[in-house]
Amino acid sequence: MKTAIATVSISGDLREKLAAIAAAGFDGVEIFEADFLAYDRPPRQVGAMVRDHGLEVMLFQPFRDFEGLPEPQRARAFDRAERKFDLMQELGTDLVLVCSNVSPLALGGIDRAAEDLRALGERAARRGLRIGYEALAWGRHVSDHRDAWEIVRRAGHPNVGLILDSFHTLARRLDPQSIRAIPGERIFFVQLADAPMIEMDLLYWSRHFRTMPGEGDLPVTDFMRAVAATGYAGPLSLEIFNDQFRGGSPRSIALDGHRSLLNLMDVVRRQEPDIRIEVPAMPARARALGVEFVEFTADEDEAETLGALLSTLGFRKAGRHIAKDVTLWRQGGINIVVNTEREGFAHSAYVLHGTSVCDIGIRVEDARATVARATALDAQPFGQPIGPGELEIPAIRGVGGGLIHVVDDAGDLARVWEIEFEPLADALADTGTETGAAAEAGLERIDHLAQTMNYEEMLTWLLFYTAIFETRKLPMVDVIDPAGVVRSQAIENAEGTLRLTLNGAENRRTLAGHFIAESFGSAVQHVAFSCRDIFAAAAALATNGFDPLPISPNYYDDLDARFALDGDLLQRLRAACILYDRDEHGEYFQLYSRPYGEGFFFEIVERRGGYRGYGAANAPFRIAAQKRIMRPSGMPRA
Ligand SMILES: O=C(O)c1ccc(O)c(O)c1
Ligand SMILES: [Mg+2]
Repeated sequence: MKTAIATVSISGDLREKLAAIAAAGFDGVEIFEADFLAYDRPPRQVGAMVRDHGLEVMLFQPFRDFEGLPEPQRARAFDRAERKFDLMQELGTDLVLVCSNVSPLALGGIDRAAEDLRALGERAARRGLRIGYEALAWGRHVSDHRDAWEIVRRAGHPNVGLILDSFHTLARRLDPQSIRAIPGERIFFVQLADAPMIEMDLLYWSRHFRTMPGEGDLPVTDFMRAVAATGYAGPLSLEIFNDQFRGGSPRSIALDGHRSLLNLMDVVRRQEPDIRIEVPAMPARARALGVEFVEFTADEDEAETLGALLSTLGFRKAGRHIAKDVTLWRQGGINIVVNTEREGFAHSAYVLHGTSVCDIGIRVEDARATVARATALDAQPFGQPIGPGELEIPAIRGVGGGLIHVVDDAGDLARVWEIEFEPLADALADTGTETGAAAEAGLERIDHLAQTMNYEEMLTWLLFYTAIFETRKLPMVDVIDPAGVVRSQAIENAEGTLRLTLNGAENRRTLAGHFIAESFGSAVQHVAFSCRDIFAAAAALATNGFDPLPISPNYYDDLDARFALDGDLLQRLRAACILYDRDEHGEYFQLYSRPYGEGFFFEIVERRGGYRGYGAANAPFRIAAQKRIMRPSGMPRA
């Protein structure tokens, strides 16, 4: 199946758009008329430029307000069409998109529209051109693909076919199953777009908020399954009107688009095994079993400071790498790696971002299959020279340039810690408090990783994770920072063994914005550990000298008002600086470290009774508390 994208979906001038589209691996483009008009080369040269990029002009669009007009507008519309036919021939494309009439002059009447399209088809046929008719969701008389199909059917001309656009169908909540009754060869072109579920005017929604399939909330998969069932074998094309994308990076938006199409086709192929769909083969989305490790890069001094913090959290130094300056810290099922090498990837990350998380390890069912899927979806595989005795652990680059390693239970990968690390002699002694070393705090595993990025990049990250790993996204929530809003989107798998929160910062005065600005785009801003008894953990941490993030007393007074907690519980929360939340499933407890460096921090959580969220209601108070602490060290005032 060929892939295409409308030029309107990408920012830049026509040349920049085409370069980005070609680099992302598309087969063709829809030339959006406004992009052509704004460009200063004649149509023949534009056509040549497209082909020089290895692309095909698959469609020219839109041709507006054509069908159902009274005279003299009707005759003028046909004249207009002939001019566009000239243009199409110069560009080198045979298909034009005619979208349903929105003019108040349009008369309506299905046979009148069919007759106009038949006549246009006749003129197009004389030049070897074809007409594709699309129902705009806000069309004057035709706003439903079923009516558009009936018009095309009645037009009864081989050069007149239907164009389907997932947005117009799904935004109006039309049942995509109705597409299954249309003969595939009568569908000339298929446009795909998703959108977030927002109640608003259809036209405004369509022109400003479309997203790549999978980035929004519309059932694009159901739409595409129905299209596939018709036997349609033409191009799949993205037509994404989005304000943010118009101002975004052409390369990265084009890449997202290509990834979203490949992923969509793969999903459809799996859900419709009896329909032949031409899709590049790739393994299924990876099942994540947990976060296997988090790796920090640091210099020796900062490794010391970080180690001290980890000690107060109850971690013990459990191993040293056989060949590298890399230390393993452990508690429960949590592995924290601290890398102070002077070369290699971790060191480059240190030079760029300072002390930060440079690598995360995810345990999956099949590590090699995970990397194969990721690379089939245009992700970059990563490798660096392997030393004697070291394992080759499959890895890819994350969106921000950080690494994601994947391990599984097969072969040596299952024993990576034993193979690559020597246990530390004093590790056992370390566990006894009487030696002065840290007390275990009962931290069990990584509950979630929070990654921070510019708001404009959030959808890229979202698509990356959801396309590679078997995960779903939760509704986006707004987190109020005293200096602005941070949008937070959680992604998780059904088992809760992989939970990520993506936080999109709109300005650098928010805690999240400050963090990415000062760490030059480093991504993981906090690591949350789970435990079974947060009060026991807090007590152990206190004996270790852990300094929790102090929370305003006003917060606790309000908690009492909101939840009517029993007095003893409230007192214990207040004494230990633990935040509290509740949903219909259960309760959530959160304890925070003080911010470290430019705003990195650790969190300890306890989920009771299946609480599903991430404590978003508490985030503003946590952020305010962190900012009070950071201010003296240069955090700008809100
Ligand atoms: O917003 C529009 O006018 C418009 C034009 C052409 C399309 O294919 C479409 O889906 C929308
Ligand atoms: Mg369209």
